[in-house]
Amino acid sequence: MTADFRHFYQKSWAERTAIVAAQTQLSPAETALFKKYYAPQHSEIIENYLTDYPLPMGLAVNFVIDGQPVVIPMVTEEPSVIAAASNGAKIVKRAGGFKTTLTKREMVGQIVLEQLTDTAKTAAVIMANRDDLLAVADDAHPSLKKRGGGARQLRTRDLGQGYLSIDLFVDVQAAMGANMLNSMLEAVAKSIGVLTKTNALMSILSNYATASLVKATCELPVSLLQAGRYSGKLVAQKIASASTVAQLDPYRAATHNKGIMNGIDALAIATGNDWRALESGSHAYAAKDGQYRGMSTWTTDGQTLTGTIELPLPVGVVGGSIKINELAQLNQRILGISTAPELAKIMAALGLAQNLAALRALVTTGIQQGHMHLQLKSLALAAGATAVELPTILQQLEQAPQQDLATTQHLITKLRQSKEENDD
Ligand SMILES: CC(C)(COP(=O)([O-])OP(=O)([O-])OC[C@H]1O[C@@H](n2cnc3c(N)ncnc32)[C@H](O)[C@@H]1OP(=O)([O-])[O-])[C@@H](O)C(=O)NCCC(=O)NCCSC(=O)C[C@@](C)(O)CC(=O)[O-]
Ligand SMILES: NC(=O)C1=CN([C@@H]2O[C@H](COP(=O)(O)OP(=O)(O)OC[C@H]3O[C@@H](n4cnc5c(N)ncnc54)[C@H](OP(=O)(O)O)[C@@H]3O)[C@@H](O)[C@H]2O)C=CC1
Repeated sequence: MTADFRHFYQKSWAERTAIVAAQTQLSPAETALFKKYYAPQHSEIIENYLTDYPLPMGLAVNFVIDGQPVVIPMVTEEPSVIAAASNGAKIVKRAGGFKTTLTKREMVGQIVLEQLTDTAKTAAVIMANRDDLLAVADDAHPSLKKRGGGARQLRTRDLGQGYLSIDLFVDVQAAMGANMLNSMLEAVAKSIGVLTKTNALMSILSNYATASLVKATCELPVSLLQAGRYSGKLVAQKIASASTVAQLDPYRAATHNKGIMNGIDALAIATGNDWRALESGSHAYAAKDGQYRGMSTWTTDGQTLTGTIELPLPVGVVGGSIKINELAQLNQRILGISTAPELAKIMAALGLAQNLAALRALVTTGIQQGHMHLQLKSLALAAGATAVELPTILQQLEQAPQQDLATTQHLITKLRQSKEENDD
């Protein structure tokens, strides 16, 4: 590629797509994809916009959360995720549903000072001016205070080696609050600079949102877990063992948690939330005691299986791109929510449902039976099956000794040959 991409961002959409097509030698059919998914208003949301990248949106059903029936829109490219969420929720619904709690919803941000010779003295100066600094924070985004939110708390943490973190806690109301908080932090950093005669190394929110914790729990009679030849009691014991392994072993914890984030990310995307922020915060919280562990726990006394999940979920129902995304708005209506705590609670319950379904499958039939059954559709489409061919190919794939791309392509070729022979 030889193109000069300087000032690429200043080109029109037509110029930009033409440059990319020429430089990467795209065919007319490939180039047409830019137009096919083009949404002009999106060129104002990100930089160097080319086109939209569609992802499927579906609905998880069967949820009862704090006594209320809920359906959950999810955006995901992975087969079996929505089926699993609905499956987990259906089991929990029979036991009365999920219960959730959220005690506080504040965002935390940090101002980091460096090269301090007397960290304790600097911290003392800052804390002596705490109220003034909180007022500076509020003045940097006054609309937040008018809405009932605003700066709540300031603390200092000595990070060692001459570094000091000044943590600002802010009630960000209905937003995720990253941009609002960052403006407040930069204003407070200037005042701290004057007070302490230091220059802040940086001022930025922390995604380790420990003041936005949400908890979801469920309690199931073990009889609800019976699966094929496995008694409910045995399944409950095995799920509890799987939970223990995820507490002991980071290799397993990462996969356990990936299953939980299958649901949380899908709902975050469907509601216009920042899923990278939720990912980083949730994984950091999973390592809060120094070892990376499963985000949920399951225990049994032989009669009941109890599941618990606690996560930092600093979501918003306004802010970012939410108000300009029609589908994010629609999905709030489908969820029946209007506040950030409501969304965070549903998200936590979804993560726990997702986890229950995955663990129950893993410790009984294995994941492939249910998951691969649904994954086969993607495999057949990737191998080139048409909508008309799909049902036959799926039926043949179910019986095939190997369920891979080569086998699928072979089946499609055979199907087409036999159709040609019949047509002749
Ligand atoms: C796949 C199922 C649900 C089949 O499970 P099944 O036993 O065949 O389901 P069922 O026929 O008993 O149906 C129960 C409910 O599940 C839902 N359901 C059932 N089938 C469908 C479907 N086709 N489409 C939509 N919803 C479906 C549906 O709500 C249904 O209720 P109904 O509507 O009949 O009253 C089950 O095997 C399962 O839950 N497996 C777990 C799959 C999973 O976790 N997938 C995520 C991808 S794998 C991964 O990324 C994470 C992982 C697994 O590695 C995490 C970890 O290791 O912990
Ligand atoms: N590390 C990270 O996670 C970072 C994330 N980001 C990004 O920041 C964005 C989120 O920042 P955020 O500050 O939430 O979004 P915005 O910058 O969009 O600010 C929130 C907006 O919502 C408006 N608003 C309307 N009603 C309310 C209400 N009831 N409560 C609160 N605000 C209300 C505010 O209005 P008004 O102006 O009147 O107050 C403000 O304009 C995301 O896009 C995220 O990806 C950015 C930097 C870092």
